[in-house]
Amino acid sequence: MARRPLPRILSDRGAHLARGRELARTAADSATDILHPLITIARGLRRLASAGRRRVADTPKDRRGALLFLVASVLMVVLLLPYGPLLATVSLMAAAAWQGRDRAPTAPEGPDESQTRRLKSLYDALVPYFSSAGAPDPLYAHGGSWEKAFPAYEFDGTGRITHLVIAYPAYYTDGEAESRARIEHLLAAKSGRGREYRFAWDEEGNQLTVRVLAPLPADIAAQRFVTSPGETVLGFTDPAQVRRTLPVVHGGERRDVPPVVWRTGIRSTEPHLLAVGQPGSGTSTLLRSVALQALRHGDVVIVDGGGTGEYACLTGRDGVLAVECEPAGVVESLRWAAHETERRLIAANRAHRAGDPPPEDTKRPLWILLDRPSAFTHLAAADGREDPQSLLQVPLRHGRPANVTVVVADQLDSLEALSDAVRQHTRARVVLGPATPEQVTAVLGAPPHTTPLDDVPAGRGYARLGTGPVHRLQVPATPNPYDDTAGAGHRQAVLDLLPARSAQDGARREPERTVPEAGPVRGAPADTVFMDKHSTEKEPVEKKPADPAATDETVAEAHAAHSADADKAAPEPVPMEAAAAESS
Ligand SMILES: Nc1ncnc2c1ncn2[C@@H]1O[C@H](COP(=O)(O)OP(=O)(O)OP(=O)(O)O)[C@@H](O)[C@H]1O
Repeated sequence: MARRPLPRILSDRGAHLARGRELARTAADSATDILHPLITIARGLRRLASAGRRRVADTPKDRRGALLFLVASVLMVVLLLPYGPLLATVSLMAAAAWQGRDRAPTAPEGPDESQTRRLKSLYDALVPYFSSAGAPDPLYAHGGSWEKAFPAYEFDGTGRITHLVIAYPAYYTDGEAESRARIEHLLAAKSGRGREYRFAWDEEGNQLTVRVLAPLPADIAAQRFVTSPGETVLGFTDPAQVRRTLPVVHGGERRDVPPVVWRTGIRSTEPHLLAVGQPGSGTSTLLRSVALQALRHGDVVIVDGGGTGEYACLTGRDGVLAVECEPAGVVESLRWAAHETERRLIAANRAHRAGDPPPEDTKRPLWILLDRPSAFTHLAAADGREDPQSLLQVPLRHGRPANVTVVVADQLDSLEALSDAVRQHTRARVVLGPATPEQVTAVLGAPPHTTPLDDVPAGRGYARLGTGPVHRLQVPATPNPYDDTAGAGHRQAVLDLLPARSAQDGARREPERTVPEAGPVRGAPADTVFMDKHSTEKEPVEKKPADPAATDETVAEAHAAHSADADKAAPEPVPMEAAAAESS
């Protein structure tokens, strides 16, 4: 069917608007030109009047009468003189025009001496990279001029470059990562260290734009962010990178800041997250921040491989199903999480087949947060026990339609200990703390477009959601409230966000051990441990090792409806071996 053209009024609307705006601007410019003398005289009259008022105010009260008499006499004489009023008016206008002239010193055209020196030195530094022996009219040549090479530039108050556009020859290999990195490294070094630069390569126009980035606010405390269910604020980024802003309280004031928001749940294309960093880079803090946000609408199971009590504040709180720090408990909780994922899938699938909406007990988000699971992998390998990570296969692979989200945080040098399932299904990625561009690229699958800082504050790094852009990231300050070294204000903010203590106050909350209402899960051991919050029928059971193959088989049928989606969301495994090799 031929497509009908849009009505002219709709299709031409943009052009009309643009033309209208252009006309209005031209009319305003012409009016300003015509009225310029009048504006100057009016400004001068105002200045003369205020000078007169000041003079009267400065005159002592007892002499004001004499001054008034003098002015009145002068006026009288002027009125009596032939052509006096006319001459007086002309003189007044001339005086006003003189007083009203624009006295602001005109900004000097072009850069000053020190700025010129900086631009020249940058140009000279770029010559070896951008010059070519055979070029007839080279843009870059020894002794050449920088004016054509740098079409736009800006400096800050201290004379350092804040914005620079660099034209480069078309033959430069700007499509190659190493070629870009060489130039970026050089520009960052020559333009002043200690600042972060953003580089935008315009391959079509052969122009590189360098911009100095303002530091990200590192002291925004944890708080109740204005987000919808299913949205988690990972941290804050640059305004140029995201369209949305989030109102936050920062330093006692309300501000709008651009956030990095991660969407989870049934429609998410990045349903699970992996955060990595050097020790002390802030990955546990990120996990705590995610946990506090997750607890607003869901339940969390926490696996703490750090063993430093980073999540002790969450123990026994409403919605916190378990905080596990010893291997047996970890295996038990993860096995439960795998079966809970299956139970939800089967229940939802039955409802789909019956034409009913998904049952209520499959909708509440379940979060599995693992801090340094590699620690348990090493322990299990040493003791010849099963790797707890193998139990993550089901939640990772089938968690999305079951509202189950997995977040894994680990150290850069333990990447090789992460299972294939973790690498393959965590499409939301975060790198925190000091990391080489190669490490960042290996984890995120794309290089950062900004230079790394020499001194990286805790909680600073990069985030990438799926195949989206790489964002600079600052995680909100969410310290362990029991850590005396953290700021009191930030600790209190975390305490304020903690859910109420649940009924079994203080004690480790033992999961309810029940078989699901839907009956034994096919393929799963009949006497498996379940922690089904929503089931009422309790039946103590024995622990049995999970059989990942069996569990995968179990969900195969229930998952048939979702598998196409899951496979669509399942990414190519991001090659992290390079990062692991780099750090080991
Ligand atoms: N976003 C942040 N803002 C302010 N301080 C932070 C932030 N993230 C972390 N910190 C501080 O940095 C220190 C280390 O943080 P954290 O324990 O989260 O790091 P980690 O990567 O988990 O390290 P480790 O693996 O050694 O435990 C803590 O004192 C913490 O309060």
